[in-house]
Amino acid sequence: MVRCSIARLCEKQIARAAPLVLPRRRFLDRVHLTVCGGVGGSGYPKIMGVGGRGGNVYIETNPKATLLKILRSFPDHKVRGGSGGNSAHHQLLGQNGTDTTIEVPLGVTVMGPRKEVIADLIKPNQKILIAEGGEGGTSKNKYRGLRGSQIQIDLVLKLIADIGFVGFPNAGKSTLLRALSRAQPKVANYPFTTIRPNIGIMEYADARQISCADLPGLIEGAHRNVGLGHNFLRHVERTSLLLFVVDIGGFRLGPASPERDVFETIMSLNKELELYREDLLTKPAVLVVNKMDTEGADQKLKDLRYKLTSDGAYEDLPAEVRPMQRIKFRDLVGISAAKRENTEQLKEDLRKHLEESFEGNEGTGKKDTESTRPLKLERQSM
Ligand SMILES: Nc1nc2c(ncn2[C@@H]2O[C@H](COP(=O)(O)OP(=O)(O)OP(=O)(O)O)[C@@H](O)[C@H]2O)c(=O)[nH]1
Repeated sequence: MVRCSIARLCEKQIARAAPLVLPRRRFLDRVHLTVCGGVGGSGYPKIMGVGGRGGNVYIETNPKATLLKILRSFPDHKVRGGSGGNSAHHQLLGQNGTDTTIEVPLGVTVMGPRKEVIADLIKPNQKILIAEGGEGGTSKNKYRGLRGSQIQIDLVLKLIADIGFVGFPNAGKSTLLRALSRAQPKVANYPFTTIRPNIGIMEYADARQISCADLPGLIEGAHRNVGLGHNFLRHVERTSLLLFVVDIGGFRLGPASPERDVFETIMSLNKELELYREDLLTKPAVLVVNKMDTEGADQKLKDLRYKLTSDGAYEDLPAEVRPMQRIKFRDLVGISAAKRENTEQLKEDLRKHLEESFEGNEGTGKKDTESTRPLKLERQSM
């Protein structure tokens, strides 16, 4: 009997101390929390003593924070401010409760219970009050300390990178990221190798660094949350330049899906972005046509250049891939990411386009510059 109860006690303790188990390899970019301000301390009527205020709860950015660390600190998804101290005959004023701060990484959007945006936290040490502690007990509230405010929130991480790769699975985005930076994403000849965003840093001789995010495979219907859906699309929002990466051979998701040539693939990507958030189409965008080392690629690229400027080709598109508004690409570059052909030039061009887009922002005061320059069709990229 005694051994049995000791064993049970041990089990309980082990269970209490068990580390947080999270699904491995999952990219954590959303955490739900219930946040409560601390309860106010009681007042002491005899001496008109005032209870301490309950602790507030704040959210503050810290570049070293991660959503995983938040889950480790608050495994039950509840965050509370400290309780205010009571007033007593030897203490006229109760002590205020301690404040609690949730440290979040840069790029977190705080969303309220109705999915409304409470704050976009993109700067270091940005701090907001999320739940106020309750008032301490006084004659106004019959010396009973009040509860703090309570709110349900979601912390949603949207990556901040200078350039976001947009493309269907297997287009060669991971291979390109490897070619442009020191990142080592997985590369394989089947769709959805990338299940989490990979970030690579392009380094230049003058020490300039530009970050690129290779985002998981978008597919037709992502705006309806098909495939990885919005999980991918929301990361596009905070990049300054979109890099469309397509396979010169086009795209086909599977035997049951229609085969899209490269022009249809680009228009389909265009449409996916438009259906998710139309204003994404005004971001500066560059088109990279990959796998130019494959047979017949030169002729296909020529056809593509023609189709991109032809109204007829646009009108002939199947309705399901025809966007309402076409993206105006700043540039079209043919490359072979695998053979690293034209990738060094692309790296230089991307820097130029990014800097131009920043200059445009300063001049106009716009949030994101419109991609107003037409596609340069005379350019010979390969
Ligand atoms: N011939 C040729 N093959 C390439 C080139 N670039 C990539 N590939 C191949 O295309 C396949 C897919 O490449 P990935 O880089 O994994 O493509 P991805 O777009 O990251 O794919 P997801 O992870 O599914 O989004 C791999 O077998 C690559 O070796 C290229 O320039 N030429």
